[in-house]
Amino acid sequence: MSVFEETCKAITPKNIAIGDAVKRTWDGVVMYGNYGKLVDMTAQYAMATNQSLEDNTLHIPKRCMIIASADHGVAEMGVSAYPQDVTVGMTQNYLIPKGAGANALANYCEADMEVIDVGIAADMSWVPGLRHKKIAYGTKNFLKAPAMTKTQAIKAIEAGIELVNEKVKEGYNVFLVGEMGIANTTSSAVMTAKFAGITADEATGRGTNISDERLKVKQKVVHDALIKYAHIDKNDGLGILQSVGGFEFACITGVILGAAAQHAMVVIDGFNTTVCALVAHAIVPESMDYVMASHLSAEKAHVRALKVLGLEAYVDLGLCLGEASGGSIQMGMLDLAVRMYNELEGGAQ
Ligand SMILES: O=C(O)c1ccc[n+]([C@@H]2O[C@H](COP(=O)([O-])O)[C@@H](O)[C@H]2O)c1
Ligand SMILES: Cc1cc2nc[nH]c2cc1C
Repeated sequence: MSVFEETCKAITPKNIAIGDAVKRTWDGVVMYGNYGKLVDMTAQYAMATNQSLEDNTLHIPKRCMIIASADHGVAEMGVSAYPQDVTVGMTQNYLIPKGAGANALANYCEADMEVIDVGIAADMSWVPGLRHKKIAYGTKNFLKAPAMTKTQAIKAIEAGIELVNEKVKEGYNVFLVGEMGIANTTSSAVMTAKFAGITADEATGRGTNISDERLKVKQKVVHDALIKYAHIDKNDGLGILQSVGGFEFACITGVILGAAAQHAMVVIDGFNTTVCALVAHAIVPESMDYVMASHLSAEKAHVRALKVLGLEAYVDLGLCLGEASGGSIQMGMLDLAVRMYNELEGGAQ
C-alpha cells in the first residue's frame, strides 16, 4: 500500500465525548451568557488532537506553519495581475530575509515556519532552509492538458503527508497551512465550481485584484476548463486535483490527510486552502473533523467553498492574500481560548 493509501485508511472520526466534556467545563463555570465560538474552538481543538483532559486542562498547541509554493501553467493565459516570478520572490522572502507578512504573522502566533517548493517554475536549490520537493517546473496549462499526472498528484500529496509525519514526531499538533502560487486562484475557481456545482462566473474572483478586462479573460478560462473537464465526477477529488489543480494544493491536501491520520489539527486559511480541504473532503470525508476554518477571504467564492464543507469563518477582515495570513490570526484566537479554558475554576460567575 502507498503512503497515500495507508494515510487515508488510518483516518478515523473524532471522539465527540471529548468535545462534550470540554463544553461541560465551560458550562459549569459560566452560569449565564456564554463564550460562544471560543467554546467551539476549544472543543474542536480537543477532539481533533484527541486530548486526555488530564487535570481538566488542554495542552497548549504546538504550532507549525507550512507554506507550499508552486507555479501554474494557466498563468500564461493572463489571469493574474502579477508575473510568475513573484512566486520565486515571495518564496525566497519567507526564508531570506524572512521579511514577508507571513513571517510577522508566524512570529505573532508563535508558529515555526516550514516552506516547501513542490513545483516552482525555477531552480530554487540556492534558497537555504527551503524544503526541496519539486515535482515539476509548474503544472501544465489545464486548458491544453491535465495540470498533472495522477502519479505527480500523489507524489505531491505524499510530500505533504511526509512533512506532517516528521513534524508530528517533533511534537507539533496544529498546522497552519498557506500557499503561494501566481495564478492559483484560477485553479481554485475551477475546482470550487466543480465541487460546489456553481457557474464559472460565480466561482471566479479577482485574485490579486485583477482588472475588469483580466476578470473577463479569467472567467472564460474557468468556463472553458469546466467544459473540458465536464466528464470528471464532482466527487472525484483526485481526478479534479489532477486535472485543474496545483502542486501546492496537492501538498496541502496531503498535510490535511496526514494530520487527520495523526490526530493533529489543521487551520485552513483563505479561498485556496479551503479548496485543498474540498479535495481532502472528497477523498476522505472524515478528514474534516481535523480542519478548523479561520477567516473569510475577500475572494468571492470562498463562502461557497466553506459551505460545501459545512464550515463558517470566524472573522472577516477583508484579507485576500493566502500565505496563512488568516490562519495565523485564528491561531491567536485559539491560543487565547485554550489559555482561558485552562484558567477556568468551577463555580458561578
Ligand atoms: O487564498 C486566498 O483567499 C487568496 C485570495 C487571493 C489571492 N491569493 C494569493 O494570491 C496569489 C494568487 O492570485 P492570482 O490572482 O495570481 O490567482 C497566490 O499566491 C495566493 O496566495 C490567495
Ligand atoms: C505580492 C504578492 C504576495 C502574495 N502572497 C501570497 N500571494 C501573493 C501574491 C502576490 C502578488
